[in-house]
Amino acid sequence: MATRSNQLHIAMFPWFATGHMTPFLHLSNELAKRDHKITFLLPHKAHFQLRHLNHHPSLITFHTITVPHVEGLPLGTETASDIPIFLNHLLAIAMDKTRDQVQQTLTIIKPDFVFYDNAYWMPEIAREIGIKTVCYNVVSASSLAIALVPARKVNDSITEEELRVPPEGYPSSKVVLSGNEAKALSFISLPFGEGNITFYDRIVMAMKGSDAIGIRTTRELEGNFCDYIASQYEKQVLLTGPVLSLDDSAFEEKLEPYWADWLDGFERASVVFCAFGSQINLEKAQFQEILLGFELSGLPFIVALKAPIGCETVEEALPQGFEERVKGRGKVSRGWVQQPLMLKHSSVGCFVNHCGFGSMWESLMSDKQIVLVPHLADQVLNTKLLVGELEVAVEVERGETDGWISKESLSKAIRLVMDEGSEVGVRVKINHAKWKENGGTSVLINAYIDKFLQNLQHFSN
Ligand SMILES: O=c1ccn([C@@H]2O[C@H](COP(=O)(O)OP(=O)(O)O[C@H]3OC[C@@H](O)[C@H](O)[C@H]3O)[C@@H](O)[C@H]2O)c(=O)[nH]1
Repeated sequence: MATRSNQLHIAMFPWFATGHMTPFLHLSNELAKRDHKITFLLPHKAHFQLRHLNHHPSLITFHTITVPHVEGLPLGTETASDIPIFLNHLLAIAMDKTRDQVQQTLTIIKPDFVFYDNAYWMPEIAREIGIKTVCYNVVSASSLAIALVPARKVNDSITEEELRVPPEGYPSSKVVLSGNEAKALSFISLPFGEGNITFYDRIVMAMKGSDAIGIRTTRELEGNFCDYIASQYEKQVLLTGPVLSLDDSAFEEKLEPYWADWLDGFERASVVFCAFGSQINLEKAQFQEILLGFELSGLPFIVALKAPIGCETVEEALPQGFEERVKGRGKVSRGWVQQPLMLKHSSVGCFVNHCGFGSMWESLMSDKQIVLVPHLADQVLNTKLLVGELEVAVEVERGETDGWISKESLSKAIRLVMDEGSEVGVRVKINHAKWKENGGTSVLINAYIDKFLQNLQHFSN
């Protein structure tokens, strides 16, 4: 616990995306739980979306930032959830335009530290004011190590073949991108922010300029990748562990009765839950194929996906007669659900997800069977970690021509982990339980935060 004399004041300024702001807030909760003070800088809309996750409002203050309009973005855009993923580079321009606001705020509040990820200009501001910086990464160490280190040479004509080759010294031969997968990395050479800075240059500058690099991971999961990053940047890499705020006894959130009552009607570990995070925009045909896969599996299910491209609502995207056919055993959510609480319900037996880093950790820390459908490059690498290295999950097979999953392949993957007596199902279950015993205990995870804080205290002196 911090005393008045060693209480730290930390400002947080994450990328304007749910998958980044949420883990920054989870970390804020953990630090506030230990009596440290946080000022959390975020867009107006995000303030309303996240305030229920602020477990320590007396120590965590939200400070809203006005996100300016940038041509090409829909009016009122403030976070990545408001736009399709291909417009994110314009949102980065909007973030860069908030620099003066951020500088003014930091000058007034003068915290001990500022944590950031995408705002590569932060170290410059912080140095002027006399604040220490931590570039805090909420994606896996493996995805940073393969794509965003000085040893990776990037230019605007980088080819898929070049992207497929990991940078010199990269420490794994299993967690790599093969075949078509490397295409997913091509975004690193594209403009992402004001002045046409590339995504690669942005993140490398953000890391190089920091006083320390923080990563939301553990040594047990990614020690070799963390060491590689530390040697690439010649900097200390501080790990926070997964920081999930799942067992904050000070704050007991309950699963909405609508879902809790429905789930209560099923046998233990029989229901399949599916969610793909905050960023993925599926095509209507892809969305429908997923639903048909659940129907084909014959198992009870809850699917919580965003309405696909071109549809205002989930309703209008449903396959004809779908809800009638699955009545009594399948539900399609009309919006965001409480994923962490869904994963705590005893009737849920399997989690089908996109392997975003947040969902990856939440599935690892749960006792559910894991089925993966990755989309973005980091999700492909996270999937390799879980399927190839840890062998705790299965990935849904994709068609060679369209690169997308079919209802048959989804249903097959689900049955593979859910059918009683399935060899694969038993194997991943045992491996998952073993991994949790060694790498996922609450003692270990709390120890990560304590150690992280010790390191920060050391830096602040
Ligand atoms: O309905 C939902 C869906 C999701 N969630 C929560 O939203 C969070 C989603 O975070 P993820 O990291 O899994 O996925 P996102 O797609 O939102 O993240 C983004 O940033 C992190 C990267 O690893 C991902 O690749 C990127 O997509 C999870 O904590 C999950 O519990 C809900 O609470 N309800």
